Amino acid sequence: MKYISSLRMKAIDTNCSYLGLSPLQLMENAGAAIAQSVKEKLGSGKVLFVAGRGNNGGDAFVAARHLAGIPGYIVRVILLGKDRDIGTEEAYHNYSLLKFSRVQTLEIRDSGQLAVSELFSEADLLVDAIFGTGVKGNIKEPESTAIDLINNEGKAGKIIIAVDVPSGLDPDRGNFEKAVYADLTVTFHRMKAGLLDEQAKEYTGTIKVAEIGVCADAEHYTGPGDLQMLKKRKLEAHKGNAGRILVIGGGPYSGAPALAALAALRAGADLVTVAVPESVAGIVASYSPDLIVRKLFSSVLCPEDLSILPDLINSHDVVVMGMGLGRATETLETVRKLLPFCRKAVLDADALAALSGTLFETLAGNCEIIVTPHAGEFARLRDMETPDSPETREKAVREFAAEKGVVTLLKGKVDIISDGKQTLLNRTGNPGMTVGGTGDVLAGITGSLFSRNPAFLAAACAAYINGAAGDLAFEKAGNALLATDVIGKISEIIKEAGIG
Ligand SMILES: NC(=O)C1=CN([C@@H]2O[C@H](COP(=O)(O)OP(=O)(O)OC[C@H]3O[C@@H](n4cnc5c(N)ncnc54)[C@H](O)[C@@H]3O)[C@@H](O)[C@H]2O)[C@@H](O)CC1
Ligand SMILES: [K+]
Repeated sequence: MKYISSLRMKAIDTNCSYLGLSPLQLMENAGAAIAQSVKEKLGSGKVLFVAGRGNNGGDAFVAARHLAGIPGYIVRVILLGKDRDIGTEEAYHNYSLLKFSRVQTLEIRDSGQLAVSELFSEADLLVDAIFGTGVKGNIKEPESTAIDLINNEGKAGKIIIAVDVPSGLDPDRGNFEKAVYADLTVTFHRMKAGLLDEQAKEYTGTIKVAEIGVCADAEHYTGPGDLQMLKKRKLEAHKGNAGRILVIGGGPYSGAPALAALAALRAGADLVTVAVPESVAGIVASYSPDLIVRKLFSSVLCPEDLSILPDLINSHDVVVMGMGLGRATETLETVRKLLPFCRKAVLDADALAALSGTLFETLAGNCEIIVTPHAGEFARLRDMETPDSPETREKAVREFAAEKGVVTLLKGKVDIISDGKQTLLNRTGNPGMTVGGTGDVLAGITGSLFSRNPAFLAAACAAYINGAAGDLAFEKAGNALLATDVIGKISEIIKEAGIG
């Protein structure tokens, strides 16, 4: 069964908003689904909604409004707090509408007031909307007493319906301190992992998954919500905590590794070292004082460099390799020999030319790899034409990623990112980005995010950030945009998503 984590659900919610489907619309659908379930369980009578101050409560306010319009129902809402304590705009909005909806509301001060309320015993059916996916830590008062009071009514034979998850149950792990015993749990959009837990079954009753109208693309395309899943920088962070990246590139070219390195810095890495052949080390260093440049031996990456690179690799979290290396036989051989020293690697451009199917197999389990090919490089990697049709392309990426055990980011008008199990598409970016260097920028961002995040998430978010930064750059420069313009906009995207 396909289930979803609360973090992913939040990301999808944000992506919906980005696509123009507001949280208020989703809440309306969630509330309508709850009202429908109440109607199926109880033809008429007194319905009590016990609502917390988050969006789980918000769903209950919507459901109460929907039911109150139907003859035969007497609808009451207990809010565990005061209206000013309601934590979200959407929940507050829906609570305000109850004034005009023939719903009796009671705001409670504390658990004492709750315990003497007769609304519980008078109800024929109780809806538990104390908390859903937002529950954290030990359950405080008055929520704890409210759970007990709902459970007392359940024991007395009343019907209990839980909104999204029985309150108290951890939606991801299923563990809990105390929780509501429900007859029916109406969960939204997808099954939550915690509901499937063996212990949780006693609490959920029957589980119904209700559609709330999430746009399919909010789940299948990257969006700002995916960025929210990235690890946030800690306030007490030390130098290096936000990632140490080693870029290995250059030789025939000097700009490509510098672009990757600068992009990695802009994407949040603390330290970026660029290891380049001696012939271009001075040029690369002259591009920016932000770069730490390590000089290799020759005019191209060569076996002699194996005397210094393994130590350097060891002192960094991620290696980003390939940009501007050229394809000299000795260079490709050195790339192959370096890979076993890497724990995490992003392989782009010329490094991809060094790869073969058997190499992936020898690395399996020791080194996590993200490859970032364009269609031509992907064709060479698979020894097969890259398909044109979107569906077949997606399938090819998914199968390649699964078979080789590498996260694959196939660059294109629509990027395809897959780890073989999960696949995401990315449509940020514009035709101006066909200019040279934007692929190097993408590799740098990917390395930076990969230092602190799972490979698939890092690759998907990097594709989004690179394209979105490119779109901002396009506003000013149009088709004349440069890779350096894209780097200049990365921080705006990251800041806007609140992850910088
Ligand atoms: N896409 C989505 O994410 C959607 C979410 N919706 C609803 O929104 C819910 C999540 O809403 P929120 O994120 O606002 O969170 P919740 O409403 O689940 O919980 C947050 C509230 O509970 C309080 N709280 C948390 N832990 C507590 C504890 N241990 N003791 C006492 N109080 C505690 C918080 O202070 C806050 O007031 C979902 O479960 C679902 O019902 C729906 O509106 C539909 C769309
Ligand atoms: K609930």
